[in-house]
Amino acid sequence: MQNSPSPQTFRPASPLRGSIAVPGDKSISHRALILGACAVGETRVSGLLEGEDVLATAAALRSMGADIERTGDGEWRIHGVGVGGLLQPDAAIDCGNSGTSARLLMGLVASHGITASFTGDASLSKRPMGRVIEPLSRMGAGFTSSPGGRMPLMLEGADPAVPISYRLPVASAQVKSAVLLAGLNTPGITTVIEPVPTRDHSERMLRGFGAQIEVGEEDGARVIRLTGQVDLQPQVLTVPGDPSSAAFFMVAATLVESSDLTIRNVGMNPTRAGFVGVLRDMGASIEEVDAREVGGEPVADLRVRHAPLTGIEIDPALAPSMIDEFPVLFVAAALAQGTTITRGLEELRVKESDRLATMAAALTSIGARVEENENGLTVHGTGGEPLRGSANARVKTHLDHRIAMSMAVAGLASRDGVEIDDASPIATSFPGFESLLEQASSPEAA
Ligand SMILES: O=C(O)C1=C[C@@H](OP(=O)(O)O)[C@@H](O)[C@H](O)C1
Ligand SMILES: C=C(OP(=O)(O)O)C(=O)O
Repeated sequence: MQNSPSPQTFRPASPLRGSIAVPGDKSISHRALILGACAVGETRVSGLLEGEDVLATAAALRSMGADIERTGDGEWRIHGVGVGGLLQPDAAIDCGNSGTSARLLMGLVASHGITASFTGDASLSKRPMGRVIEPLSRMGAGFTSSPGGRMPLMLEGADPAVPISYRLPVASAQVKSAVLLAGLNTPGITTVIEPVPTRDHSERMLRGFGAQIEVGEEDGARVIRLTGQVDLQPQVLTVPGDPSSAAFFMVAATLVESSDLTIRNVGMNPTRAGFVGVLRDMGASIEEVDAREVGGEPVADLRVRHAPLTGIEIDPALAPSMIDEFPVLFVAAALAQGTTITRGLEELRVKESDRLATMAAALTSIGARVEENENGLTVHGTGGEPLRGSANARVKTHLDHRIAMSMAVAGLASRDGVEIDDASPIATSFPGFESLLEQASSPEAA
C-alpha cells in the first residue's frame, strides 16, 4: 500500500470545461461495506469508491469472514456474516493510511469475542486512537496500544459488551460511528450524544439497513440511540460522488480563468456541504442543478464558473461540515483579494498530517503569505495574481492525499508550476485525480 514516492509537477492549466463525475463518497463507501458485512444475505453497492482506504476496509472485513466481491467498475457484492458474526482474523488488520478504517473497524470488533491487531502506515501510526480506545474500553473491550494510544495496537473484544451513553468530547464522526458500530452487537441501548453535529452517514445507513436507531435533540445536542442485537437487512445501495473530492475541482474551476465546469452527482448532505456555502461567500459561482436524492442522500450537479474571490472570516461552527476541505480552501484563500481568517481547526492537526502546519509551509514555499496560529491559518491573498510556484524545491506533502491534491490545484494557479514530492497518496481517496484534471482542462473538454 505504501508506494515509493512519486514526485509530480502541476502546471498552469487551460480552462476547466465540460462535465466530469468524481468517484464515490469515501465515508459512505466504508460504511456500505461495513454494514453489508453485518447483514445476512447479499448487499449490492454501485458507485463504491475504489480508493486504497476503502479497499483496506474491504480486506479487513474479508479477513473476518465476510464474502466481498467486485463485480464491475464500482460494483460490489457483499455477503455478510450477520450482527455479531465476525470471525477472528488470522493476521493483523492493515488499515494503511485510513483513519476511518481503523476507528470504525475497532468499533465493530470491540463487541465481538475476538482479538485483532491493527496496523497502519507511518501517517496513521502517529494519529490518536485514544479517542476510540476510551469509549470502547468502557464498553468492555481491552486494548494494548503503542505509547500515546497509537497504532499498532491489539484489541480484545468483549462479548457481551456493555451499552454506554457517551458524550463526544471531540466533534468526530469516526468516534461516533465507532461507538454505534460497537453498539450493533451490544445488548440494550447504546447512546451517543453529539454537542456539535458531524456527518450523519452512519445514522442514515443504519436506518436504511433496518437497525433500530432514533435520533433526537436534547438540550441543544443531537442524541442517537441504537438498540443492539437487531438483525440488519441486506440492501441495494448507490454511493453518491464525494463532495470532498469535488472540492478540488470547485476551487480549480473557480481559480482558472474562463473555466465553466459541471461536476455531476455530488453529495450535498448538509453535514458535509459547508464548503460550497463558504466558497460562494467568497464570491464563487456555483450553481446547483437537478437537486435530487440518491441512496438516501441529497445529491446535485454543480456548475462552477471562474470568478474572483474575496477573503472572509470563516465561522468555526462550520468546521465539521467541511473539515477535509480546509487544505484546498487555504489555496483558494491564497489567491483571493484580502485576508481569510480561520479558527477552531485544531482537529486538522491530527489528520493524515498536521494540515495547518503542512499547508502553511507548502503555501509559503510557493510564494503565498500565511500566518499559522494555534487553531487556524490566516491567509493574505494575492487578489488573483498567480503564486510563484515551487521553482527549486519540491513541496512536502507528508503522506497526505489532501495536501497533494490541494497543492496540485495551487500549481494550476501558479506562474512556474508546483512540484509535489509524492503524488502516490492521492490514490487513497481519489484514484484517477490526475487524469480527470487533464480531461477537464484539455481543449476538447468544452
Ligand atoms: O467518519 C468519516 O468517514 C470521516 C470523518 C472525519 O474524521 P473525524 O471523525 O476524525 O473528524 C473526516 O475527516 C474523515 O475523512 C472521514
Ligand atoms: C481525514 C481523512 O481521512 P481518514 O481520517 O479516514 O484517514 C481524509 O480523508 O481527509
